[in-house]
Amino acid sequence: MTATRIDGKAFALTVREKVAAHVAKLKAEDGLIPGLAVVLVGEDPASEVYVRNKGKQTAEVGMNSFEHKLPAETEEAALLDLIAKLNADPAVHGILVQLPLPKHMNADAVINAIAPEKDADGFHISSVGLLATGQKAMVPCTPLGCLMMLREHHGDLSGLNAVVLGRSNIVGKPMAQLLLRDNCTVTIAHSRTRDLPAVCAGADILVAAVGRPEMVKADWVKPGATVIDVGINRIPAPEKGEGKMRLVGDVDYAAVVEVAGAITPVPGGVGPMTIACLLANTLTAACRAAGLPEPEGLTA
Ligand SMILES: NC(=O)C1=CN([C@@H]2O[C@H](COP(=O)(O)OP(=O)(O)OC[C@H]3O[C@@H](n4cnc5c(N)ncnc54)[C@H](OP(=O)(O)O)[C@@H]3O)[C@@H](O)[C@H]2O)C=CC1
Ligand SMILES: Nc1nc(=O)c2c([nH]1)NC[C@@H]1CN(c3ccc(C(=O)N[C@@H](CCC(=O)O)C(=O)O)cc3)C=[N+]21
Repeated sequence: MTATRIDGKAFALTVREKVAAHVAKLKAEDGLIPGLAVVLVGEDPASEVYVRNKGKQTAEVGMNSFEHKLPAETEEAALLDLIAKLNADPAVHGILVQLPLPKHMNADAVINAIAPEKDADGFHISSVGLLATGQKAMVPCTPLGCLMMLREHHGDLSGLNAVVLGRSNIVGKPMAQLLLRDNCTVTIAHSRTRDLPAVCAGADILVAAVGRPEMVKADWVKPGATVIDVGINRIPAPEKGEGKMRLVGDVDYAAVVEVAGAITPVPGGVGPMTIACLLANTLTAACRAAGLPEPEGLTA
């Protein structure tokens, strides 16, 4: 049986429509326009694509978008100065500093310099602590998007075995926290995990966030399982012409689609949901800052 394809692109559109409707209401009733500042240091071509997409979609939902591009050799102190200005700017409700940062910077120090109430990415130490202790938190966008798709597809997740492949601070760990909060039995696997295929094969829900093109094979997947592919990998695509690249996930889609019950594609899966959730987080931050009711159905 072929798996159901979970259409993240279509789902993200519905999330952005909800955000846009709430933004329109804020504008009309409270004269408030949520604003998102995105900071990009250096010239990573992939990051530039995301930053462009974010800017475009931010404008489309009626929010203000502020883009700051700094050269790769920028001193950390100058970046911290910019963050301090954005923290103090009442027109900015959400701040995202694109990762990874150049090696000469301390990413933890930079992220923790963002005012927690403007932490649209949910990476600040205080957001992480709130999430881990089950308190209301700004939830990281990629895991939040994955959770929304899982809830939509499954309904109640209670008691399901979830395996998160990858333990990064931006995807794996917060994903595991969210699944735990939804009463899954959670395993976090990583590069030192023994017999990865067998661990994955026990999963009712498998979230792959490793950054290894098409690593998850069909025999790693329990028949009928739900597979969420977070990976964004660019690989050579000679069939498209010399020097051309194509985007693949961390899951061998063509093979796994024959085994899984449901699967997200790459592109068109988790990626668009990530951006939609970033906009949702910015809207939530703007509502909180103004002491107004938060949008419903857009937080975890
Ligand atoms: N769609 C989206 O919106 C987003 C997509 N991504 C994509 O998701 C992927 C993961 O991103 P991110 O979490 O930042 O990546 P990191 O590189 O920070 O983390 C990768 C994780 O995978 C583990 N890992 C790496 N190789 C193996 C292996 N051979 N076997 C088992 N585990 C392995 C690492 O283990 P260890 O800790 O032991 O080293 C680590 O925990 C990337 O492709 C990235 O581009 C990321 C963010 C958003
Ligand atoms: N502070 C920070 N926050 C992030 O959320 C963050 C980050 N840094 N650094 C990089 C990763 C990666 N990431 C993606 C977002 C959207 C798509 C996306 O929209 N992907 C489209 C395709 C885009 C394309 O064609 O390149 C899709 O999957 O359909 C992908 C990847 C956010 N990240």
